[in-house]
Parts: sequence; C-alpha cells; structure tokens
Amino acid sequence: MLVAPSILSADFGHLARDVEAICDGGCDLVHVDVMDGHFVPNLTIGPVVVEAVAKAATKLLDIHLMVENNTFFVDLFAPLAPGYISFHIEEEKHPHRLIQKIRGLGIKPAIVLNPHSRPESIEFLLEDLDMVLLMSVNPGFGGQKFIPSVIEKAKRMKDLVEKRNPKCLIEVDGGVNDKNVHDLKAAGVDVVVAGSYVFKHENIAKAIESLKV
Ligand SMILES: O=C(CO)[C@H](O)[C@H](O)COP(=O)(O)O
Repeated sequence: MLVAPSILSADFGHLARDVEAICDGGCDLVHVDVMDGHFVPNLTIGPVVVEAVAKAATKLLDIHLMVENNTFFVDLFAPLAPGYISFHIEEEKHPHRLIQKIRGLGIKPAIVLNPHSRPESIEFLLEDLDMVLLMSVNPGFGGQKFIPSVIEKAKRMKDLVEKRNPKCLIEVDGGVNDKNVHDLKAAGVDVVVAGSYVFKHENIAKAIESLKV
C-alpha cells in the first residue's frame, strides 16, 4: 500500500517541519487538499502555501481539488509541478478535456468520486487516467468517520480498472486508519490518504509504516 498523508491535519504553524516529518517518515506522496468554500463548505490553502509545502517536500505532491472552477485551479497549481492533480467528477462538465489539459502540463490526471457517485460513471475515462480517488467521507473536513460502503465500491472500481486500464491506481481518502486499511488492501486499493491518523499519532513514521500493508 502506498501512503499519502493529508497535510490538512498538520500543524500549520509548523508546516515545513510536518511536511519534512512525513517525507522522512516514509510517505509515498504528500496529499494536499485544496478547498474553495463553494464546492465544499471549507476553505483551505492556495498556491503561496502549497509552494512552501513543495519546497519542504522530498516526495511528489498529490493535489486534490475540491473546487468549482477546476480549470482555474489547475492553471494556478501546475507551475508547482505536482505529481498528480485530481478533480471531482461531480463538478466537471468536460472531464475528458480537463484530463488532456492536466496531462499536457506534464502532471498525472486523477478523478475523485464522492461517496454517492457510481464507479461506472467514469468507466469510459479510465483509459486516460493515472489514478481514481474514492472518497470514504464527505469531502470538506478531516477527522470524519470512514464510510464502509467504499469497500464494495473499491472492489467494483478494481474490476473496471482491470478491464479498462490496469495501470490506473485506486486511492481512498477519509477516515483511514491501521484497522480499515486491511479491508482496503483486500478490495484492491493501491494508495491510502490519511490525515488525522498520521498527524495525531505519537510517532509519524510508525503511523505511516502501519498503513503499508
Ligand atoms: O479530503 C479530505 C477531506 O475532504 C481529507 O484528505 C481527508 O478527510 C483526510 O483526513 P482524515 O484522514 O482525517 O479523514
């Protein structure tokens, strides 16, 4: 399992220190939650702060857009050369066009599904994606309870990925811990995002290690 700690749960007064701690602690990606106060009822960070995160990070950034105007935000963050940019299918009228734009900028495109969205809704986009992100909480806040139906959804997503594009990774985000990560692994999930579990743990490296099942 690859591990992408979400810096949403970091101490923003010591952000560079916390980003260094997860990178030194063995994370695979640094997950960055960008919220605009419109698509979700929360506001987080913009390019100035994400640039500071990128400077402190020794791993690739995995930027998760929770915004209304995806194209505007892709243009805003592309100069920081993240590894991945993911956008919500629920908020994009022209997902195929946006995937091409992200790839054209040298970034791996990913699509996010909210808890209610069906895996089949993106079946014909899978061959153009590097990753699919399944939300296991309602987007907007860290520290929420894991929604167990994501396990069945991940299995269905895995079947579709195997059929359409076996190289496409499946990522799950929200309420992930050292208990439910085993069910996620068995369902075919490749990457977990974990915020509060990692940053509230007394030892960040051990927390990351415990998710590498
Ligand atoms: O996208 C998110 C919220 O929209 C966060 O990445 C997610 O909730 C991770 O935090 P936690 O592990 O505390 O649930």
